This record gives sequence, structure tokens and C-alpha cells, in this order.
Amino acid sequence: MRIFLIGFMGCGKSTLGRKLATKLGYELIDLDHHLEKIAGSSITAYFAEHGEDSFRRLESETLKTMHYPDNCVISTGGGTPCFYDNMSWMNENGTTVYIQMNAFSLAKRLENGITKRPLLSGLSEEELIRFIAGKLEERNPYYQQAAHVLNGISLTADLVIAALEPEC
Ligand SMILES: Nc1ncnc2c1ncn2[C@@H]1O[C@H](COP(=O)(O)OP(=O)(O)O)[C@@H](O)[C@H]1O
Ligand SMILES: O=C(O)C1=C[C@@H](OP(=O)(O)O)[C@@H](O)[C@H](O)C1
Ligand SMILES: [Mg+2]
Repeated sequence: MRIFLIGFMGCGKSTLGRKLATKLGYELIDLDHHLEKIAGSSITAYFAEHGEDSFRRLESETLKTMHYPDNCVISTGGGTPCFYDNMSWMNENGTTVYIQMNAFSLAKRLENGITKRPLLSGLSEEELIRFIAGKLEERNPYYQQAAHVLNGISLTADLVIAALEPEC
């Protein structure tokens, strides 16, 4: 089974993905890490050099063409479901899980990770919460197409597994 974890930056896709893959004995694919390997640069450097449009093209192409083992957990990037037909592609090719969190909780988690996320760089604390709230509203229609919507606060690998049973 392929499990696609989706959700806004900071909701815990990478962190929970690692734990979930370990518990299930599945392979973990972190799409951002994979893209960094392909591009030969960090996401931040890629955005700075080539811009967001180019990143989205590479992200979509990679999502759809990379090799997936039969059983794997894929930690996507926060924007992955929201460009091209990526969301329907993921729904057709695996089980999507939206880790849902509100803007305030996301801002708390993201305060220290701003430099690693080009879309957030340079934002003050006040701008950060406003940016997240706006982007979340814009992206919500895509996120809500997930097969499973789980509350990200206190979410554990065991809770994800329970929600997916008997699928995995
Ligand atoms: N369940 C959790 N509780 C508290 N903090 C968390 C949790 N999951 C992730 N974090 C923290 O939130 C930040 C973003 O997590 P990350 O897994 O990188 O999210 P994403 O990949 O969705 O952007 C990191 O600093 C991480 O340590
Ligand atoms: O939300 C987004 O548009 C992005 C989220 C990031 O991944 P995380 O959600 O893992 O931070 C990364 O793909 C890139 O910085 C763009
Ligand atoms: Mg991540």
C-alpha cells in the first residue's frame, strides 16, 4: 500500500512519515528530500535560482514518475496536492491522508523552521500567522479531497494505522 501524507508546512508530514514507515516496516519516501537529490541543491536554493513555477513542475513530474515500492509512506511537500492534477493522481495511485491543523498551531511549529522554507522566509511573527491563514484557506479545497482527514494535534503513527485499517 502507498500512503501519501499531505498537509500544510509544519503539520508533521516528514516527522510522522518516518515514524509511520518504521512501525509498518514500509519504505519512507520524503518527496522534498528526493527532489533535493535530483536537483542537487536544497529546496531553498532551488527556489532562489529557478523560482516556484519551475519547482512545481519538477515536483509534479517527480511525484508521477518516480519508482514506488509496493508498500511505502510518502511524505509530500505542503504544496504538492495543490498544483496540476497532483491530488487526483495521488488519490488514484494510493491512499491519501490529510494531517489537518489550524493556522495558529502551524505557526507555533513553524517559528523555528522559517529559514528552511522559502515561502516563509523574511516573515515576521505577525505576518507568519496571516500568511498561513490565507494560504491554508486557498489550499484547503485540495487537502479536503484526501481519503482520510486526521487531526494533526497529538496525532501518532498508531492513530494513523488505526484509521487506515483494514487497508494496511
Ligand atoms: N507531533 C508533533 N508535535 C510537536 N511538534 C512536532 C510534531 N511533529 C512535528 N513537529 C515539529 O514541527 C516542525 C515541522 O515538522 P515536519 O515534520 O518537518 O513537518 P512538515 O514535513 O509537514 O513540514 C518540526 O520542528 C517538528 O519537530
Ligand atoms: O507548502 C509548500 O508550498 C512547500 C512546502 C515544503 O515542504 P514541507 O511541507 O515539508 O515543509 C517544500 O515542499 C517547499 O518549501 C514548498
Ligand atoms: Mg516535510
